[in-house]
Order: sequence, then structure tokens, then C-alpha cells
Amino acid sequence: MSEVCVRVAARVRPLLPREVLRNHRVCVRAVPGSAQVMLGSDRLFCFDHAFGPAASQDEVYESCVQPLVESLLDGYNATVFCYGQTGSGKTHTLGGGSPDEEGGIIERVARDVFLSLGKRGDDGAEATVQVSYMELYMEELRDLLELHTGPKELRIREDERGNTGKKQSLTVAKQVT
Ligand SMILES: Nc1ncnc2c1ncn2[C@@H]1O[C@H](COP(=O)(O)OP(=O)(O)OP(=O)(O)O)[C@@H](O)[C@H]1O
Repeated sequence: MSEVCVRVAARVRPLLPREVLRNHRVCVRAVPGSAQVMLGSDRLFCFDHAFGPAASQDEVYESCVQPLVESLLDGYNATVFCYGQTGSGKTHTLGGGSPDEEGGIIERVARDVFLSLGKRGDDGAEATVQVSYMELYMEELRDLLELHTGPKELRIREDERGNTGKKQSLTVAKQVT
């Protein structure tokens, strides 16, 4: 795992069928073999990773997220945050768009956490895994696994070191637009 604390990946999604029907044109391209994205014909932007429309969920996960799962189990916290305008592909990248599509980051993280714990469990180590699924919208928190819990009953609290939990955590988040 690199020493850099924050890494940024850009993912360009394919045009949707309705966009093709309306003759929309692609204006952003991932430059093959690089971590750069070209806007129009001459504006180049550099990232830590750049994925074009043909990139698979596996490719995105393996390059950007899988190393974090290993460091999580070594005792580090990690956050994966998807940011982009509405319809840009955040939900697809995190969760897969529909049941018949390839799963996204959340599904793969769950799989790899348990696979790795299984391997480490061979040494007699025990682990407890907890999951929470929250929506933060207009400064209000909603527990998506306990919908009857009112937003006023939920708080994000930090300890004196800025930690929001006592255990190692991997936070997977999407900007809510
Ligand atoms: N890499 C991709 N390959 C194929 N289809 C994609 C890809 N990314 C997004 N899509 C499709 O684009 C559409 C919009 O994507 P998505 O719903 O993930 O956007 P979003 O950023 O989560 O939007 P919002 O912020 O409005 O919730 C969906 O139909 C999704 O299946």
C-alpha cells in the first residue's frame, strides 16, 4: 500500500442508451495506459487512477479499494468516497445498478473482508464485523437498516483524536446529490 493518504480516481461512464438516442457526444476520455483524463481535445487532468467506459467493476475495485481491505484488517481505518454530479455513476460504482449487473464496491468489500478473516482465522484469531448503512441528507442522518429510527436519535460523535468509532472502520460513502 502506498504511503499517500488520499488517492483520487476518475471513472468515465459510457453514454446511456437515452443519451445515444439524443445524439449526446462523449467529451471526456480516459487516456489509455495512463492515469489521465482528457477534457475536450486539449485539457489534460492527472489522477492516481483513470478508468474509461470499458473498465469493469473488478478493475476499479482491485486497483482502488482492495488494498484498503488488507490494511483495514491490519488495523487501519479507510474511507472510499464517491463524488460526482447526479447520474455520473456513483451508485453503479458502489453497489451495481441492478441485480443483473456486476456487483460494486460494497459487495466486493464484504466478500474480501470475510475471505481474509477466514484465512486469518486459521491462526486462531477471532473477529466481529459490524455494518451500518447511513444516509446523510441536509445535515440529517438516517439509518437505512432501521428506518423507524428518527433522524433526531442519531448523532455522529468524535473522540479527542477525531475517531468516530473504537474499532477499525472502512467507510464506503456516496455524495448525496
Ligand atoms: N460504468 C458504468 N457502466 C455502465 N453503466 C453505468 C456506469 N456508471 C453508471 N452507469 C449507469 O448510469 C446511470 C446513472 O448512474 P448512477 O445511478 O450510478 O448515478 P449516480 O451518480 O449514483 O446518480 P445520483 O447522484 O442521481 O444518485 C445508471 O443507469 C447506471 O446503471
